[in-house]
Amino acid sequence: MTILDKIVANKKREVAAAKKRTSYIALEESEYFHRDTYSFKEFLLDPARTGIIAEFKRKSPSKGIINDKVRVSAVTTDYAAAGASALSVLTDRKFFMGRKADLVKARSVNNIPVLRKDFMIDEYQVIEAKSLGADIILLIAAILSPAEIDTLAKLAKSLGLNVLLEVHNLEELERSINPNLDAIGVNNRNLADFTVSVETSYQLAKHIPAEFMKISESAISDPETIRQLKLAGFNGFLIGETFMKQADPGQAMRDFVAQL
Ligand SMILES: O=P(O)(O)OC[C@@H](O)[C@@H](O)c1c[nH]c2ccccc12
Repeated sequence: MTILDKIVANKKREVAAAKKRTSYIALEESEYFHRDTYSFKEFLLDPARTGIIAEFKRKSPSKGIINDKVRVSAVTTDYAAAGASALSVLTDRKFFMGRKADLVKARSVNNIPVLRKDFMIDEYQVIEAKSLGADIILLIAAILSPAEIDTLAKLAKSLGLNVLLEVHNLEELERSINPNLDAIGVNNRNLADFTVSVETSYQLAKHIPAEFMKISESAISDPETIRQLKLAGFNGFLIGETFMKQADPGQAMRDFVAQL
Protein backbone atom coordinates (compact mmCIF):
# COMPACT_ATOMS: atom_id res chain seq x y z
CA MET A 1 0.00 0.00 0.00
CA THR A 2 1.47 3.37 -0.99
CA ILE A 3 1.15 6.39 1.29
CA LEU A 4 -1.42 7.80 -1.12
CA ASP A 5 -3.53 4.62 -0.74
CA LYS A 6 -3.33 5.02 3.03
CA ILE A 7 -4.32 8.68 2.87
CA VAL A 8 -7.32 7.89 0.65
CA ALA A 9 -8.44 4.96 2.81
CA ASN A 10 -8.30 7.18 5.89
CA LYS A 11 -10.08 9.99 4.05
CA LYS A 12 -12.99 7.71 3.19
CA ARG A 13 -13.44 6.90 6.89
CA GLU A 14 -13.15 10.58 7.84
CA VAL A 15 -15.73 11.68 5.28
CA ALA A 16 -18.17 8.98 6.41
CA ALA A 17 -17.78 10.19 10.01
CA ALA A 18 -18.12 13.87 9.03
CA LYS A 19 -21.35 13.14 7.15
CA LYS A 20 -22.82 11.66 10.34
CA ARG A 21 -21.65 14.56 12.50
CA THR A 22 -22.61 17.45 10.23
CA SER A 23 -25.50 17.20 7.78
CA TYR A 24 -25.54 18.83 4.34
CA ILE A 25 -28.21 21.17 5.71
CA ALA A 26 -25.93 22.23 8.56
CA LEU A 27 -23.06 22.88 6.11
CA GLU A 28 -25.31 25.07 4.00
CA GLU A 29 -26.29 27.08 7.07
CA SER A 30 -22.72 28.39 7.38
CA GLU A 31 -22.53 32.10 6.52
CA TYR A 32 -19.54 31.34 4.30
CA PHE A 33 -21.66 29.03 2.18
CA HIS A 34 -23.62 32.04 0.91
CA ARG A 35 -20.78 34.39 0.10
CA ASP A 36 -19.21 35.39 -3.21
CA THR A 37 -15.84 33.75 -3.75
CA TYR A 38 -12.63 35.41 -4.93
CA SER A 39 -11.45 34.67 -8.46
CA PHE A 40 -8.23 32.62 -8.42
CA LYS A 41 -7.34 33.75 -11.94
CA GLU A 42 -7.79 37.44 -11.15
CA PHE A 43 -5.41 37.27 -8.18
CA LEU A 44 -2.86 35.17 -10.10
CA LEU A 45 -2.78 37.68 -12.95
CA ASP A 46 -2.77 40.80 -10.72
CA PRO A 47 0.58 42.48 -11.48
CA ALA A 48 0.69 43.88 -7.95
CA ARG A 49 0.98 40.30 -6.60
CA THR A 50 3.60 37.58 -6.92
CA GLY A 51 1.70 34.54 -8.23
CA ILE A 52 2.82 32.72 -5.11
CA ILE A 53 0.25 30.46 -3.45
CA ALA A 54 1.67 30.38 0.06
CA GLU A 55 0.88 27.29 2.08
CA PHE A 56 0.26 26.77 5.78
CA LYS A 57 1.57 23.24 6.44
CA ARG A 58 2.65 22.01 9.89
CA LYS A 59 3.65 18.49 8.92
CA SER A 60 3.89 16.24 5.88
CA PRO A 61 4.31 12.50 5.37
CA SER A 62 7.59 13.12 3.54
CA LYS A 63 9.21 15.56 6.00
CA GLY A 64 7.54 14.90 9.36
CA ILE A 65 6.98 17.98 11.52
CA ILE A 66 7.90 21.12 9.59
CA ASN A 67 6.63 23.74 12.06
CA ASP A 68 4.04 23.26 14.79
CA LYS A 69 4.85 26.45 16.68
CA VAL A 70 3.19 29.10 14.52
CA ARG A 71 -0.36 30.41 14.28
CA VAL A 72 -2.43 30.25 11.13
CA SER A 73 -3.80 33.79 11.53
CA ALA A 74 -0.38 35.45 11.87
CA VAL A 75 1.30 33.40 9.14
CA THR A 76 -1.46 33.72 6.54
CA THR A 77 -1.91 37.47 7.04
CA ASP A 78 1.87 37.90 6.72
CA TYR A 79 1.81 35.82 3.53
CA ALA A 80 -0.97 37.99 2.10
CA ALA A 81 0.89 41.18 3.04
CA ALA A 82 4.06 39.83 1.38
CA GLY A 83 2.19 39.57 -1.94
CA ALA A 84 0.67 36.09 -2.03
CA SER A 85 -1.88 35.67 -4.84
CA ALA A 86 -3.63 32.98 -2.80
CA LEU A 87 -3.27 31.01 0.42
CA SER A 88 -3.24 27.23 0.72
CA VAL A 89 -4.35 25.67 3.99
CA LEU A 90 -4.01 21.96 4.74
CA THR A 91 -7.14 20.54 6.36
CA ASP A 92 -6.01 16.89 6.57
CA ARG A 93 -5.43 16.12 10.24
CA LYS A 94 -3.83 12.70 10.29
CA PHE A 95 -1.02 13.12 7.76
CA PHE A 96 -0.53 16.91 7.70
CA MET A 97 -1.58 18.04 11.19
CA GLY A 98 -4.13 20.35 9.57
CA ARG A 99 -7.58 21.26 10.83
CA LYS A 100 -10.77 22.43 9.24
CA ALA A 101 -10.66 25.22 11.83
CA ASP A 102 -7.37 26.43 10.27
CA LEU A 103 -9.20 27.12 7.02
CA VAL A 104 -12.00 28.97 8.81
CA LYS A 105 -9.40 31.05 10.66
CA ALA A 106 -7.44 31.86 7.49
CA ARG A 107 -10.67 32.85 5.72
CA SER A 108 -11.81 35.09 8.57
CA VAL A 109 -8.66 37.24 8.58
CA ASN A 110 -7.80 37.43 4.84
CA ASN A 111 -9.34 38.86 1.69
CA ILE A 112 -7.50 36.89 -0.99
CA PRO A 113 -8.43 33.44 -2.38
CA VAL A 114 -7.95 30.47 -0.07
CA LEU A 115 -7.32 26.92 -1.32
CA ARG A 116 -8.60 24.00 0.72
CA LYS A 117 -5.62 21.65 0.52
CA ASP A 118 -6.96 18.18 1.11
CA PHE A 119 -7.69 14.91 -0.65
CA MET A 120 -11.10 15.43 -2.21
CA ILE A 121 -12.92 12.19 -2.99
CA ASP A 122 -16.56 13.01 -2.25
CA GLU A 123 -19.08 15.73 -3.09
CA TYR A 124 -19.59 16.28 0.64
CA GLN A 125 -16.06 17.70 0.92
CA VAL A 126 -16.74 20.22 -1.84
CA ILE A 127 -19.83 21.58 -0.06
CA GLU A 128 -17.84 21.52 3.18
CA ALA A 129 -14.98 23.46 1.54
CA LYS A 130 -17.35 26.28 0.64
CA SER A 131 -18.90 26.28 4.12
CA LEU A 132 -15.44 26.53 5.71
CA GLY A 133 -14.64 29.59 3.61
CA ALA A 134 -12.55 28.18 0.76
CA ASP A 135 -12.46 29.77 -2.72
CA ILE A 136 -10.50 27.02 -4.45
CA ILE A 137 -10.56 23.23 -4.23
CA LEU A 138 -7.83 20.82 -5.24
CA LEU A 139 -8.59 17.73 -7.32
CA ILE A 140 -5.71 15.25 -7.48
CA ALA A 141 -5.68 13.29 -10.75
CA ALA A 142 -3.73 10.42 -9.18
CA ILE A 143 -6.67 9.50 -6.92
CA LEU A 144 -9.69 10.37 -9.11
CA SER A 145 -11.20 8.92 -12.28
CA PRO A 146 -12.09 11.32 -15.12
CA ALA A 147 -15.78 10.83 -14.25
CA GLU A 148 -15.14 11.74 -10.59
CA ILE A 149 -13.18 14.82 -11.65
CA ASP A 150 -16.08 15.87 -13.86
CA THR A 151 -18.66 15.45 -11.07
CA LEU A 152 -16.60 17.21 -8.38
CA ALA A 153 -15.50 20.04 -10.69
CA LYS A 154 -19.07 20.69 -11.90
CA LEU A 155 -20.34 20.80 -8.34
CA ALA A 156 -17.53 23.17 -7.33
CA LYS A 157 -18.26 25.50 -10.25
CA SER A 158 -21.98 25.50 -9.40
CA LEU A 159 -21.01 26.80 -5.93
CA GLY A 160 -18.73 29.48 -7.36
CA LEU A 161 -15.55 27.68 -6.30
CA ASN A 162 -12.40 27.67 -8.44
CA VAL A 163 -10.94 24.28 -9.35
CA LEU A 164 -7.25 23.41 -9.38
CA LEU A 165 -6.42 20.02 -10.93
CA GLU A 166 -3.13 18.48 -9.81
CA VAL A 167 -1.21 16.21 -12.16
CA HIS A 168 2.21 14.64 -12.00
CA ASN A 169 2.68 13.20 -15.50
CA LEU A 170 1.41 13.44 -19.07
CA GLU A 171 -0.86 10.43 -18.77
CA GLU A 172 -2.70 11.97 -15.79
CA LEU A 173 -2.93 15.31 -17.59
CA GLU A 174 -4.34 13.88 -20.81
CA ARG A 175 -6.95 11.68 -19.18
CA SER A 176 -8.07 14.30 -16.61
CA ILE A 177 -8.40 17.51 -18.60
CA ASN A 178 -11.91 18.90 -18.22
CA PRO A 179 -13.61 22.19 -19.21
CA ASN A 180 -14.73 22.82 -15.61
CA LEU A 181 -11.19 23.37 -14.36
CA ASP A 182 -9.65 26.81 -13.82
CA ALA A 183 -6.03 25.87 -13.27
CA ILE A 184 -3.73 22.92 -13.75
CA GLY A 185 -1.04 22.33 -11.18
CA VAL A 186 2.01 20.25 -11.94
CA ASN A 187 3.15 18.63 -8.72
CA ASN A 188 6.93 18.40 -8.77
CA ARG A 189 6.64 15.85 -5.96
CA ASN A 190 5.74 12.28 -6.84
CA LEU A 191 3.13 11.44 -4.20
CA ALA A 192 3.89 7.73 -4.53
CA ASP A 193 7.57 7.92 -3.54
CA PHE A 194 8.12 11.63 -2.56
CA THR A 195 10.93 12.23 -5.04
CA VAL A 196 10.95 15.84 -6.30
CA SER A 197 12.05 17.49 -9.54
CA VAL A 198 11.06 20.89 -10.94
CA GLU A 199 11.84 19.40 -14.36
CA THR A 200 8.38 17.83 -14.18
CA SER A 201 6.89 21.33 -14.55
CA TYR A 202 9.05 22.25 -17.55
CA GLN A 203 8.20 18.97 -19.27
CA LEU A 204 4.43 19.25 -18.82
CA ALA A 205 4.06 23.02 -19.40
CA LYS A 206 3.75 22.74 -23.18
CA HIS A 207 1.01 20.12 -22.89
CA ILE A 208 -1.30 22.28 -20.78
CA PRO A 209 -3.92 23.99 -23.00
CA ALA A 210 -3.68 27.79 -22.99
CA GLU A 211 -7.14 28.35 -21.45
CA PHE A 212 -5.99 27.03 -18.05
CA MET A 213 -3.83 28.87 -15.54
CA LYS A 214 -0.55 26.97 -15.06
CA ILE A 215 0.69 26.32 -11.53
CA SER A 216 3.95 24.70 -10.46
CA GLU A 217 3.68 22.95 -7.10
CA SER A 218 6.24 21.79 -4.51
CA ALA A 219 10.01 21.89 -4.02
CA ILE A 220 10.38 25.58 -4.99
CA SER A 221 13.11 26.96 -2.75
CA ASP A 222 14.74 29.71 -4.76
CA PRO A 223 13.51 32.93 -6.46
CA GLU A 224 15.50 32.03 -9.57
CA THR A 225 13.28 28.97 -10.07
CA ILE A 226 10.24 31.27 -10.17
CA ARG A 227 11.85 33.43 -12.85
CA GLN A 228 12.50 30.30 -14.94
CA LEU A 229 9.00 28.93 -14.37
CA LYS A 230 7.51 32.27 -15.48
CA LEU A 231 9.50 32.06 -18.71
CA ALA A 232 8.08 28.56 -19.21
CA GLY A 233 4.57 30.05 -18.96
CA PHE A 234 3.63 29.39 -15.32
CA ASN A 235 1.26 31.83 -13.61
CA GLY A 236 1.34 30.40 -10.09
CA PHE A 237 3.85 28.87 -7.68
CA LEU A 238 2.74 26.80 -4.71
CA ILE A 239 5.26 27.06 -1.88
CA GLY A 240 4.98 25.41 1.52
CA GLU A 241 8.08 24.10 3.22
CA THR A 242 10.53 26.80 2.09
CA PHE A 243 8.56 29.29 4.20
CA MET A 244 7.11 27.02 6.88
CA LYS A 245 10.42 25.49 7.93
CA GLN A 246 11.55 28.91 9.17
CA ALA A 247 10.61 30.12 12.66
CA ASP A 248 8.87 33.12 11.04
CA PRO A 249 7.31 31.92 7.75
CA GLY A 250 5.92 35.37 6.91
CA GLN A 251 9.37 36.93 7.23
CA ALA A 252 10.81 34.09 5.12
CA MET A 253 8.32 34.92 2.37
CA ARG A 254 9.12 38.66 2.55
CA ASP A 255 12.84 37.89 2.17
CA PHE A 256 12.12 35.55 -0.76
CA VAL A 257 9.86 38.06 -2.53
CA ALA A 258 12.49 40.80 -2.12
CA GLN A 259 14.75 38.71 -4.40
CA LEU A 260 12.16 38.14 -7.14
O1 LIG B 1 6.19 22.19 0.75
P1 LIG B 1 6.41 22.30 -0.73
O2 LIG B 1 7.45 21.36 -1.25
O3 LIG B 1 6.66 23.73 -1.14
O4 LIG B 1 5.04 21.86 -1.44
C1 LIG B 1 3.84 22.60 -1.28
C2 LIG B 1 2.66 21.85 -1.94
O5 LIG B 1 2.88 21.80 -3.31
C3 LIG B 1 2.51 20.44 -1.36
O6 LIG B 1 2.22 20.59 0.00
C4 LIG B 1 1.42 19.61 -2.03
C5 LIG B 1 1.20 19.52 -3.37
N1 LIG B 1 0.16 18.71 -3.63
C6 LIG B 1 -0.33 18.25 -2.47
C7 LIG B 1 -1.44 17.42 -2.24
C8 LIG B 1 -1.74 17.15 -0.93
C9 LIG B 1 -0.98 17.65 0.12
C10 LIG B 1 0.10 18.48 -0.11
C11 LIG B 1 0.44 18.79 -1.41
